[in-house]
Amino acid sequence: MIPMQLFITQGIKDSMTMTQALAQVRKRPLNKKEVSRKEEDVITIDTYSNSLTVHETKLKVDLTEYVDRHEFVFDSVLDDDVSNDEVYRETVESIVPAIFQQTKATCFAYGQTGSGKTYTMQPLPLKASHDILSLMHYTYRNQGFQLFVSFFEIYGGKLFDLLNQKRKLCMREDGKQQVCIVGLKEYRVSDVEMIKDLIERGNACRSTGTTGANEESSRSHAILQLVVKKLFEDKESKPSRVIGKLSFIDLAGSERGADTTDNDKQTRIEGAEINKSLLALKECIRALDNDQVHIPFRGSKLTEVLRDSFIGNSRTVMISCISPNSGSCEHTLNTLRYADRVKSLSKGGSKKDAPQALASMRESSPGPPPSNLDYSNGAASKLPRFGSKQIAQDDYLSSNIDRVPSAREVLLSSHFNHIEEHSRISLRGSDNDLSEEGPEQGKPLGRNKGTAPNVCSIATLGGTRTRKTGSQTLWNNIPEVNGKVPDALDGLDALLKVWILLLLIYFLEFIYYA
Ligand SMILES: Nc1ncnc2c1ncn2[C@@H]1O[C@H](COP(=O)(O)OP(=O)(O)OP(=O)(O)O)[C@@H](O)[C@H]1O
Repeated sequence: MIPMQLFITQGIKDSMTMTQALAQVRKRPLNKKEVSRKEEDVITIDTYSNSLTVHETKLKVDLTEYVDRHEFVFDSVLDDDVSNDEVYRETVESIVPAIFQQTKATCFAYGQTGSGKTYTMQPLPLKASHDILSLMHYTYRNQGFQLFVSFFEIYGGKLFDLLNQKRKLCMREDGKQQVCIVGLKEYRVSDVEMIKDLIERGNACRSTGTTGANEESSRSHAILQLVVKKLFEDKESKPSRVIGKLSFIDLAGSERGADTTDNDKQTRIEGAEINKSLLALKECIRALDNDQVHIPFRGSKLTEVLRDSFIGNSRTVMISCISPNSGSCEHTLNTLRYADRVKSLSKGGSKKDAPQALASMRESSPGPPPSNLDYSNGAASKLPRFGSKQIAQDDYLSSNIDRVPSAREVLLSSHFNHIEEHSRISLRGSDNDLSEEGPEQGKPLGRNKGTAPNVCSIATLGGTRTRKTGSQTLWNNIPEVNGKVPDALDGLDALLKVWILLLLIYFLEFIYYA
């Protein structure tokens, strides 16, 4: 057994050096239905290199079959024989100690309906709370830390408390633009059994339904939060303060319109609402990836709740769940491209200048830095955050949330939009679901990150490379922008220099002849 102290030190060390956002992928085994339909497993995994390959069967114009291979590399890739214990070790275990260091950590599962999100997510909070309680008991003994549990769902754009008879909740922002869920019941817990009971109670209340792809499909986004608070000695005058938070989000499954034809009206309405919120989440990820000044967190209840996970002192683990069968190939590719986008958020350096990077920061956790992290030697900058764009500044940001963009920003975005629109007209495909294919909204072209149709993506630790393309030439023809608007003032500047030079020559001639 690893001594607890060693585990903690290792955990904190890891949290200082690890990437800010982890993108992990889990493949589930073929299920009975797929086996009976004789569907093939089209995903191969190389766990040593954390890479996976999707073997997509396609038809040529002469109707002969060929296999298109799509390769991806992620922070970790979990094969179909990996147990839930291993999933915990690979994903959440290392971020648990960070929540005692004023960090907001989030683990969310994303993927097609029936791909194993609930199967993956359900055991994680219990294992994490076991570790949190151990830390409180051994390392942070007598320091006034307490653990609280809350569990709610977002269904049809509304919030419901799963631990309080599904009472409707409302969400508000406080003066510091922190999201507060009014009326959410929090339970103080001191042992794992209590937490287990609460989780079971909450799961039993979740909105589920039957879809074409999953008999017991989650029709809501379920959010379970473990909050560590610190009690002040003088309890009378001050309430307990939130130290850190670990949220587990089991997202409802993404589905295409084509998958929902055999569903009833209610299921289709639910599906539309789910897709809307997942699209809003995607828009936020895109905006963060593009260093955009405005991050559209208000696009849905889900993104409003998730705001904490994308800003300030936060850690995020995204577990992408994928189905291995050939029929889910298109879905699987969409999920992997989505995951790749999340991964690139934490890996790439800021592409814009400092003020722009500062402007894209939103907020940071309140309160002084934790005592055992040395911020003076740059530790703060090494602290993992979601998105490399965040440069620990506290107060600057609160005023920047959802603000009106400046004239220059409008100019910048209209310039990008123009190019984007141009490319969209050129490349527009027929599919209007949540597909990642084609040029992406808000994404300046020429940055070699988007995947045009027929482009095979290779996600690498340094970013995404694209190879083999039919339509990629279109992208290459569009002038590279790289976040810089051709500035009219640059031209004026040059003209002025010429005039000064002419004046100087004229002046020298005048002196010479005089
Ligand atoms: N890794 C796995 N090993 C074995 N069985 C799995 C695995 N992942 C998923 N399953 C099984 O697949 C089925 C669907 O899984 P699950 O309900 O977790 O999917 P989901 O992604 O949450 O779907 P939805 O979005 O519709 O709620 C379940 O019966 C589950 O037991």
